[in-house]
Amino acid sequence: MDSSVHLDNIIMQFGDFTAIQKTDLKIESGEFFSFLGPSGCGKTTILNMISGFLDPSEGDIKIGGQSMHNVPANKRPTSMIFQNLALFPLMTVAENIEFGLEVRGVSKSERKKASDRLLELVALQGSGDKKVSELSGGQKQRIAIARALAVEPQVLLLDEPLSALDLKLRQHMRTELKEIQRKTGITFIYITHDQGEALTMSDRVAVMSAGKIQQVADPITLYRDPHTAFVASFVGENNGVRGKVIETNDTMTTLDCGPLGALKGRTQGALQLGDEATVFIRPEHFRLQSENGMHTLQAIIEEVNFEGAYLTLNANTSTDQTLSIQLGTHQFFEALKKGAAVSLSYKEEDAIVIAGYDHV
Ligand SMILES: Nc1ncnc2c1ncn2[C@@H]1O[C@H](COP(=O)(O)OP(=O)(O)OP(=O)(O)O)[C@@H](O)[C@H]1O
Repeated sequence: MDSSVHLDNIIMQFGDFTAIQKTDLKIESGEFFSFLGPSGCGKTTILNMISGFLDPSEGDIKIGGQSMHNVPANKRPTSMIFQNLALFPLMTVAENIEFGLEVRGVSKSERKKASDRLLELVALQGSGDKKVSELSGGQKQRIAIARALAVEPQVLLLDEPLSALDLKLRQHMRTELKEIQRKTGITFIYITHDQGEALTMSDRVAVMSAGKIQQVADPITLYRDPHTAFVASFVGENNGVRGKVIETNDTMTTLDCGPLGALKGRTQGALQLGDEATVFIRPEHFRLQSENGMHTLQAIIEEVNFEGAYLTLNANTSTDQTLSIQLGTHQFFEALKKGAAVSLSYKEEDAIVIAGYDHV
């Protein structure tokens, strides 16, 4: 079955305010797709247009190739899981799961079959008679998933469904959600401001800022090859050093970074001599020993944190920029402490140069 979702040149305006700029995006059938971005960037607005709670001001939503224009929310092949789960607290687990089927007039025996099957899917078999109030946070989460799947949607929409859980449970539920998606094979569209969630679960992620999709890619590409300064800063930790382009070709670009010297990295997009740009260096790409072909920055250590498998350092440059550095614990030595001067090196092919100073 085709359960692809096409945002076909949609725009969403609230009065004069454009919440979603023109967007054309196809989410494939059976894909785990996430929209990732800070609060207010338009994630919920997109989900609401797909589910039918909002009509786009322009363009069309197509599900399985069919236009959703004039198709009300309750007639769309979608199901939504909300942040607060919205379970019915006084009903049993089975009654919650079967609710949508009961509304559709499905017989009691068929409903029971469905809820038994779904309870097994979410690893809560035998819990049908429990009250929702007797469940833990993670169990409630799984019941909300079972309830949303009961109506056999082609597309499951998830609005930050893990945000109310504590960190450990959240991490555990990531694996479970991914597993449920794999077993059911339906399209999952997930919105979150938590990059860890988006990167661990998704086949592809759309990174959004101020109503605009900045980049759509698989998690590894987003991390290694961000296309914009926003994506470089928002996805994973990064150090951005500003400068002006003094040398550039298709592969490598050098920036004059003032007192920090000339810093080089891979070229991203079109850059011209004299352009303002930023060289991004990930914390894990810094080394304390310089090897051939490595660039070096001088800095003074401000803070050293031992994190078990690795060390994190904050170090201040002569331009008063704080750099964040991650080193393997084997690189630790006694002199590595607050106030010490260090030479930080990186391989130029590990750094990336992107036009602009935005969001740095
Ligand atoms: N009904 C509305 N009328 C006017 N403006 C709205 C309406 N709904 C959303 N907005 C605005 O559109 C923008 C996007 O909102 P949206 O809720 O989609 O963001 P979000 O990325 O989901 O944020 P959060 O992560 O905080 O939920 C915001 O600036 C918001 O104020």
